[in-house]
Amino acid sequence: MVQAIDVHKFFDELHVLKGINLTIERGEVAVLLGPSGSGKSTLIRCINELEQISAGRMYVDGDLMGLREENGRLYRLSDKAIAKQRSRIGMVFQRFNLFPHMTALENVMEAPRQVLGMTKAEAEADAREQLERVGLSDRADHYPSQLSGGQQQRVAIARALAMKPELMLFDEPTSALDPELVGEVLQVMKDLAASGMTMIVVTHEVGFAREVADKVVFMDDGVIVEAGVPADVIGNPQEDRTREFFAKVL
Ligand SMILES: Nc1ncnc2c1ncn2[C@@H]1O[C@H](COP(=O)(O)OP(=O)(O)OP(=O)(O)O)[C@@H](O)[C@H]1O
Repeated sequence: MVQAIDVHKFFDELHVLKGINLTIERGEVAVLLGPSGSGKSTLIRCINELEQISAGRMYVDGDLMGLREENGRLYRLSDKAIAKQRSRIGMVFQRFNLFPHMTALENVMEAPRQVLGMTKAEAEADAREQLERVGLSDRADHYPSQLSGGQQQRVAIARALAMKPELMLFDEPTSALDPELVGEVLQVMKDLAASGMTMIVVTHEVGFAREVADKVVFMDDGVIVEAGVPADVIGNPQEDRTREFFAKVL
């Protein structure tokens, strides 16, 4: 589903991703862990083209992201073609950014109506299904200000699912939540993982990684130090940097 080949990212002089090679299979759940500033968010933002990579190749479901290769040369795709590539990838951010003047239902309906061209009736029926999936059927008519942070994040997940993504990316989805609301969002993510969705999750929730991840990817200073099943990477790290990190957080 995702293949990064020698991906580099610079912000001006700052070399943030330093040759990332990563493969995520369809249906796999990958959790990216690592110290603050190691490049985890930047990597997932590069997967869905929120950031343009500086060198290397990023493929999603076999598509070269953002670029077209012709006669050995690379050309940037049009904004429209990039938007189409991005529409297959759902993204959930730390801050949910729901439209405050729209109900939960309307928030979930908006993109399918605008981008997928669904009729109002189709979009509404589907949005109700997505809200049910995240356990919020009874909050469909509530505005974001009437919902807890955990509920707002679950609406944001429903909103992403309404676009029928093949891949879901989560960038610290529980970091902005009060501790007592973290569990309900992680539960929705666990259910989604169990349904077979391909997911890449940046989080500091090591317990979630242990329980749900097929693959844990430990990053430090712009490189992948170690990747593998949780029992290896978290339970029996081979590299000093990985060992030191988990000794601190566990
Ligand atoms: N748009 C940007 N412009 C300039 N520098 C950036 C930009 N985005 C990220 N960076 C820098 O890139 C580095 C990696 O940041 P990134 O957010 O990817 O790390 P992270 O591992 O996700 O950290 P955290 O856990 O704190 O979110 C940091 O030094 C950050 O300041």
